[in-house]
Amino acid sequence: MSGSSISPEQMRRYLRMYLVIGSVNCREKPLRVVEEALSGGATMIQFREKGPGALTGEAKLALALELQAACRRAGVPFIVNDDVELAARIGADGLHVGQDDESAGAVRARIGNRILGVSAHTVKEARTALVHGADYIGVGPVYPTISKDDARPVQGTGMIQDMRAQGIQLPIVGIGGINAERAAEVVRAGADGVAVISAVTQAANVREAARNLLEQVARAAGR
Ligand SMILES: Cc1ncc(COP(=O)(O)OP(=O)(O)O)c(N)n1
Ligand SMILES: Cc1nc(C(=O)O)sc1CCOP(=O)(O)O
Ligand SMILES: [Mg+2]
Repeated sequence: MSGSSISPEQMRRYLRMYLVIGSVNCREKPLRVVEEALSGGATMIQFREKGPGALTGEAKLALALELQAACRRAGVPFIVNDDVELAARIGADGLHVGQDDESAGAVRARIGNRILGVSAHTVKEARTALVHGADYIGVGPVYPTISKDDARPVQGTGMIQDMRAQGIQLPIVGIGGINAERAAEVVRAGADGVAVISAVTQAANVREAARNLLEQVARAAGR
């Protein structure tokens, strides 16, 4: 099964500074956090509205629409986490699913040529994601995370290196406990970019945090 209409080169650019965000992660209004992150150079946004206190129903829909509109103004893709119905309803640019969510193959069939991201923790899962039409894989947790209660054991950067060494060419984004000090190590291991929640949403200066992460990624990638 093939991926979306987006080229792997474009996908790699979108993954450079990928903000994952939900209302429970924010110290201020999520719209303001997203707008600040976009102005700092965030290259893609994922709406991940889950965990204790997360919005549901109409409130979740309203927030998704608000954040999507900000992404459209900035020309940045807006990805929905887990919720295929929501993604379809609002015409999101794509969907991210994990190994415990609706299967990647079924999601690809439902979303057509929109972006499909899949979490992969092993080389085998990465190969399966490719077969099912993933445009990128999220690999983690690279470091300990405070943002996901059911995260798998910490992998370090070794899994990303293993995937590249074993011929996985899909665009890869590292996730889990990544901050500006660690971003370069993740990219040097073979990732195309970093996906973060707390390093941006909890920052005193959101715009500066996003800008710094992007700069570390670009520098490590030699751009
Ligand atoms: C970019 C990216 N990578 C991995 C994940 C984790 O997805 P999943 O394993 O399905 O866990 P939840 O985020 O749904 O709790 C992600 N969301 N984004
Ligand atoms: C959403 C998510 N997925 C992970 C995985 O390992 O698949 S770790 C994680 C949380 C990332 O948040 P932070 O940047 O605050 O650590
Ligand atoms: Mg999921």
